[in-house]
Amino acid sequence: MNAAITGVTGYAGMQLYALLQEHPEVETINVYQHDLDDAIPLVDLNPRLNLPHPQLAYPYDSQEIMANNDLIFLATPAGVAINLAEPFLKAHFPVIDLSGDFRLKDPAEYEKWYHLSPAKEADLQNAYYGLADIYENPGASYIANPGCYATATLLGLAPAVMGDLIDPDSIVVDAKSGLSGAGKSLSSSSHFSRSNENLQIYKANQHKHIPEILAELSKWNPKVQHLQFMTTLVPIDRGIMATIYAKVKPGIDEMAILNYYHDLYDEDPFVQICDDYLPDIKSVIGTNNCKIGLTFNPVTGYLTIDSVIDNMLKGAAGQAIQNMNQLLNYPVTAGLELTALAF
Ligand SMILES: NC(=O)C1=CN([C@@H]2O[C@H](COP(=O)(O)OP(=O)(O)OC[C@H]3O[C@@H](n4cnc5c(N)ncnc54)[C@H](OP(=O)(O)O)[C@@H]3O)[C@@H](O)[C@H]2O)C=CC1
Ligand SMILES: CC(=O)N[C@@H](CCC(=O)OP(=O)(O)O)C(=O)O
Repeated sequence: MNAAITGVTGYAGMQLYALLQEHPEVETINVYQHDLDDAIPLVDLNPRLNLPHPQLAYPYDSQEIMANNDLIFLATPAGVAINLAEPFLKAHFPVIDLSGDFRLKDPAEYEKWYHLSPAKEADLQNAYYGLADIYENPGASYIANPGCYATATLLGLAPAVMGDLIDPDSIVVDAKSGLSGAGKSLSSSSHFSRSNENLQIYKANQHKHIPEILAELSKWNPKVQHLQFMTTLVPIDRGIMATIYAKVKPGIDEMAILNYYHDLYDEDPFVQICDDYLPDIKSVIGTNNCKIGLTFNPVTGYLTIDSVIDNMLKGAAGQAIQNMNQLLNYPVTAGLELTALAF
């Protein structure tokens, strides 16, 4: 198959390009860039890409993209896919959109959390929220790849919420991310001197992943109507740890909880339940895996769920490939048989 990408000069786009190079079903990767008038060597656009063969980057043109490719990945910032999606939606051409533009169904919610003009409601309804480890058969050709924090949080909470094991009013998420989660643009909080040897809480109670997390949790269990969600920038390159606290319902013991987690994930090649330890970030870096550890405190009645992912892989490009595999009926692990860089 031929895969198109736009946004290959960004962090997620670069990671995606690297994964597609190794994907057994991908014959050609075609790169399209928004600010080109003519084709140029890709190496001129992004000298950091590892290019075994000379390759061109083409001006962005939706008709040409659909004529020469089987699917496009949009690795663009929030607000961009809204303007690119229409021709693909009309033609039912497969899209995997790494941004948040089509994750929410309600345009007013998008405006509230993203402070941008939303896509048309009908188009939002036609997009599919691609939380690939929970929903295995994409129901539409436009896939909204979930946010990185949302992925770690939702995978960590899914069995507890679906199984009605926890008090729905008690969920607290303390999520930590490395700096690559912010993309390639500098901000005052990502300067070396500010971020190194520092921890910074940001977007307190205002993070744009809150509504997509809540939408899924309340779909799985309508009793969940809110959650407390905080994000902290930590001085590492990659990785997310979502530490989740929730009060366990009376009569539910630790073994029952563990069984729910195993039942949901044991067949999934990408989610591992750590029975006897709480996983650290390094153990998933370089992989499309999510590792989940659990610990119950009988004194307080609280369950702590530790969910770790690589934000660039499971949180972005890896899950995007997983969604492509599911959409095009390729083996789900194709191109994703990756080994952690450390243990
Ligand atoms: N980084 C991460 O861990 C994760 C990122 N995401 C999402 O993936 C998307 C890409 O993120 P990331 O790679 O971090 O972002 P970057 O800022 O690193 O890269 C953004 C890319 O989009 C391109 N771009 C910018 N403006 C436009 C435009 N108007 N039209 C077309 N292309 C444009 C940029 O090109 P140029 O070279 O011209 O700037 C660049 O290639 C975002 O929506 C992000 O939220 C999702 C999960 C995790
Ligand atoms: C560390 C950091 O800044 N992370 C980003 C999350 C990136 C992401 O997943 O955002 P999208 O929803 O746009 O895809 C943030 O908190 O906004």
